[in-house]
Amino acid sequence: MNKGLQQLFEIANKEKRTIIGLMSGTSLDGLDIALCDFTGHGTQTRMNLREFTTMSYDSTFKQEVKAIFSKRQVDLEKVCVMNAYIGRFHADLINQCLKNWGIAQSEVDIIASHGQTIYHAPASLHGIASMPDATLQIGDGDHIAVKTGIITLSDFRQKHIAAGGEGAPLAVYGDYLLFSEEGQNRIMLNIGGIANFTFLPGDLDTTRIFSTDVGPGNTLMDAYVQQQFPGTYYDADSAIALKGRYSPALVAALLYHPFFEQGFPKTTGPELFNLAYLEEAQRKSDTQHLSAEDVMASLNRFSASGICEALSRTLQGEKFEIFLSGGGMHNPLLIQNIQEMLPGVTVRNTEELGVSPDAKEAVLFATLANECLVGEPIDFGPGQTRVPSVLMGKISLPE
Ligand SMILES: Nc1ncnc2c1ncn2[C@@H]1O[C@H](COP(=O)(O)OP(=O)(O)OP(=O)(O)O)[C@@H](O)[C@H]1O
Ligand SMILES: CC(=O)N[C@H]1[C@@H]2OC[C@@H](O2)[C@@H](O)[C@@H]1O[C@H](C)C(=O)O
Repeated sequence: MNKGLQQLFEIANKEKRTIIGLMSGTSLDGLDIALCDFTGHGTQTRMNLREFTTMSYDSTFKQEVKAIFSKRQVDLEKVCVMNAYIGRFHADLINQCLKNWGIAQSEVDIIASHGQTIYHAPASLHGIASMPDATLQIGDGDHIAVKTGIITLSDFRQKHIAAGGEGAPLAVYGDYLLFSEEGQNRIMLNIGGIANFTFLPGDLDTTRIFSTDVGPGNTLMDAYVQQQFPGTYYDADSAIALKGRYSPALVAALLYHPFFEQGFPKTTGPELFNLAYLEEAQRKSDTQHLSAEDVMASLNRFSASGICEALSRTLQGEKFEIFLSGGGMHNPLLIQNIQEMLPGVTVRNTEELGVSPDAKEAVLFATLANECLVGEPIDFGPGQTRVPSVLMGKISLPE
């Protein structure tokens, strides 16, 4: 038997598995690395987050990725080169991180790598009736496996599409296994570049569970800050937005798009929500004269409105609690806007559930890998065609 397969078989049979989960999101801020121990699987999953860090990307790397990121036309040679390069670069970051933690490669059973999304094209975006939903993550797992010597699972999203989903959000699988609680309606709200949430009903009825993107979290705010204040990557602590006032006309124009009318679940990305989208909304609402601070305040209010309208539509008067994660939870004005639009709703973060909110997405991919190795497909019920019953992840062996 292939030695790598034999090793994989042994890992799947272990009582406890040590898995590194990796996430590099749409914000391009860095590689999130979560070292997790797992026992069990499915609803019996027990996860202990041992270590977590974000290995920040330098500006050169960000520029390299931006050259091929969420653009309809790019240099195909660059995409080809970056697929290998990102895999090797991520492997270097993992090796560095393990050294920092004082953990040997041999102590890690599996790496679960999301890769870098460079284009996300659900049918609602590309609009070609004869073509499927599509998404592309690069940073090939073979490079990670060979350079770290650790078996790597990667490219989780294709299987989701193959089985009827849109390739995202995959959060639903991890949120259900790690955070469901009988008797409490929970909203797991992740505010990354794109904001998404999972609804976990307190009656544990799996046919009601779903995850959906709701629109921009930070992506438009980040893009605008980067354009207006070169060298600044995001509106730290809402410092810029707090100096301005939001324009109701601009916020209304930003919210006026068929994406917001679409039913759940749905997905999106910076392919739609970018500076051209903002310019169009400013033109339509005749708000080109606004100061940068007022535009930032408007973008902040827009993100909060998209989130709150989607939540109100889902819950329709049911009582629920929000558990936040993702970088947007560190944006005070955004959270203030959300609380203002959802009076009386308790907003907490996933730290209270034992998972650092910055680590949650990296932990998700580790959880998906654990399921791929030892789990069984979760059946969310016959109506849940967009939450397919599948195990995800492709295997790369180091040798
Ligand atoms: N102190 C802060 N003040 C305001 N915003 C912040 C702060 N800290 C982080 N952020 C925001 O969080 C972003 C990073 O969030 P996160 O790492 O969750 O995104 P991501 O994982 O790349 O996105 P996605 O989940 O869409 O893939 C930053 O780009 C910034 O906009
Ligand atoms: C295609 C893609 O990379 N989508 C990401 C992105 O970042 C947030 C949101 O858009 C979400 O749909 C997804 O990631 C998370 C981890 C998910 O699949 O649940």
